[in-house]
Amino acid sequence: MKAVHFGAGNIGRGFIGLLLSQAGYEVCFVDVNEDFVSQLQKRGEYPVTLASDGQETVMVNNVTALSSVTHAAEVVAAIAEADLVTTAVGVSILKFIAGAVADGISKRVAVSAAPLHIIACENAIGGSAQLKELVHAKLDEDTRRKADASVAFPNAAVDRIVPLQKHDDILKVVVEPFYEWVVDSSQMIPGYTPIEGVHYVENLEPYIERKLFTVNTGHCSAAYLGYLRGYETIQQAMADEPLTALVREVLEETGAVLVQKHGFDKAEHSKYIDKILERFRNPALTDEVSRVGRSPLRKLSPNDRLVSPALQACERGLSYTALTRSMAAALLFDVTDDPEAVELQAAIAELGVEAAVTKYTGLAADHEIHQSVMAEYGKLKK
Ligand SMILES: NC(=O)C1=CN([C@@H]2O[C@H](COP(=O)(O)OP(=O)(O)OC[C@H]3O[C@@H](n4cnc5c(N)ncnc54)[C@H](O)[C@@H]3O)[C@@H](O)[C@H]2O)C=CC1
Ligand SMILES: O=P(O)(O)OC[C@H]1O[C@](O)(CO)[C@@H](O)[C@@H]1O
Repeated sequence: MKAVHFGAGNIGRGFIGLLLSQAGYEVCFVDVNEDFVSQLQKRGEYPVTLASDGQETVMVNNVTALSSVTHAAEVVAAIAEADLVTTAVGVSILKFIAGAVADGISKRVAVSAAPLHIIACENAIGGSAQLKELVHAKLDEDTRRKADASVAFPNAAVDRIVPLQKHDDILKVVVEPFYEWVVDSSQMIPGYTPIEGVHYVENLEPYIERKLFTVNTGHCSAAYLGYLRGYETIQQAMADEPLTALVREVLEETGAVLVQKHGFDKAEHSKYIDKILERFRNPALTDEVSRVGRSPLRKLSPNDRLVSPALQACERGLSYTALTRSMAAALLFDVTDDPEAVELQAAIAELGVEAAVTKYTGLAADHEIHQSVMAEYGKLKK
C-alpha cells in the first residue's frame, strides 16, 4: 500500500509517518525542506524516540521523499498511484498543496476508479473538508464528478505533543508516548483498509471539539500566560502553580460546554483534563512557549480553540471569563519571529486593540465576549 504524506515535519515524521509505516504503508513524504527530502531519500528510514523513562527508539522504515518544489511532476504521479494521501503542513498551508493534490486526482481518475482517501491531520475543525474545497475548486466538472465517486476527504483529529527538534540527526524526532488519531468513518468510501492505531468514529464532532478545546485550548493558554510571566518553556510555566490553576480554570469552562453539548461524563472529563495537564508537564520534553503559542491569529480566529468555546459557553449561559483572559494574553504575545504575532502587534498599533479584536475574532465591539476580552486585556496590561 502506498501513502503520500505532505509535511515531513514534527507531526509528519513523529506521528503520521510512523503509524503509516508500522501499518505496512510505503510512505512518500512531500516537503519544501530540501534537507528533509534528501536525507529521507538517501536513508529510507529515520528514528523516533519516545519521551518517557525508557526513551525507547523505533526506526521508521520503508519511507522516501519528494520535494514539492523540484519534483512537482513526481508528486502528481505519486498521488495518482497512492492508496492514501495525508497532510500535516499547517492548516494555512493547505492552499499551497491543493494544486498538486488536484493534479494528482485528475491524472488518477482519468484512468482509474480505485478509491483514494485524503486525510488532513491538522489542528482544525474540518481540515479535510477545507482541503477538499480548495482541491475541488481546481478541478474541471468532469473530473470533479469522477472524484466525487472515488476520492474521499474524511475529517480527522490528531493529538500527540511533538516539540521543536534539536538533534545532530535532522530526521530524528522525540515525541510524547501518548497519541490519538480519530478519523470520521462516515465520510469514507468502500475499499479503504483501516490503519492500525487509528480510531474510526461515525461522528467526529465530539472528538475534535474535546481535543481542540481541551488539549489545544489548554496548551495555548499555558503558552500565552507563560509568555507574559517570562517563561521560555511550557514545562517552566506548568511548574508555576498559580498559572496552572488559571489553565485549569480555562479547561473547566470548555469542559462545561463539552459535557453539556456532547454528554461526556463529568467525572471522566475531569480525569481527561488531569491527564492533559500532566502531558503538558512531561519532564522528558522541552516545549517552547513560542512554538505552542505560534500563529496567534489562527488561534484567535472564530472557529478555533478560544473564540469558538467562548461563543458556545456564552450561548449556553456558561462562564467564559478564563477563556477571554487567554484571548487577552494572546493579544500580548509579542514574539518577533512569529509572522502572525508581528501582524497582530502591528494591527493593534495601527487600529487600536478594540478594532484588532473584532478584525481577528469576528466579535463585534458590543458583543459581551469582546467586552470581556477588553476587560481582561486591561488587567493583564497592568
Ligand atoms: N507538533 C505538534 O505537537 C502537533 C501539530 N499538529 C498539527 O500538525 C500540523 C503540522 O505541525 P508540525 O508538524 O508541528 O509543524 P512542522 O513545522 O514541524 O511541520 C510542517 C512541515 O510542513 C512542511 N511544509 C510547509 N509548506 C509545505 C508545502 N507547501 N508542501 C509540503 N510541505 C510543506 C514544512 O517544511 C514542515 O516540514 C499543524 O497543522 C499542527 O497544528 C497537530 C497535533 C500536534
Ligand atoms: O499548530 P498548533 O495548533 O499550535 O499545533 C500544535 C499543538 O498541537 C498539540 O500537539 C496538541 O496535539 C500541541 O503540542 C500543540 O499545542
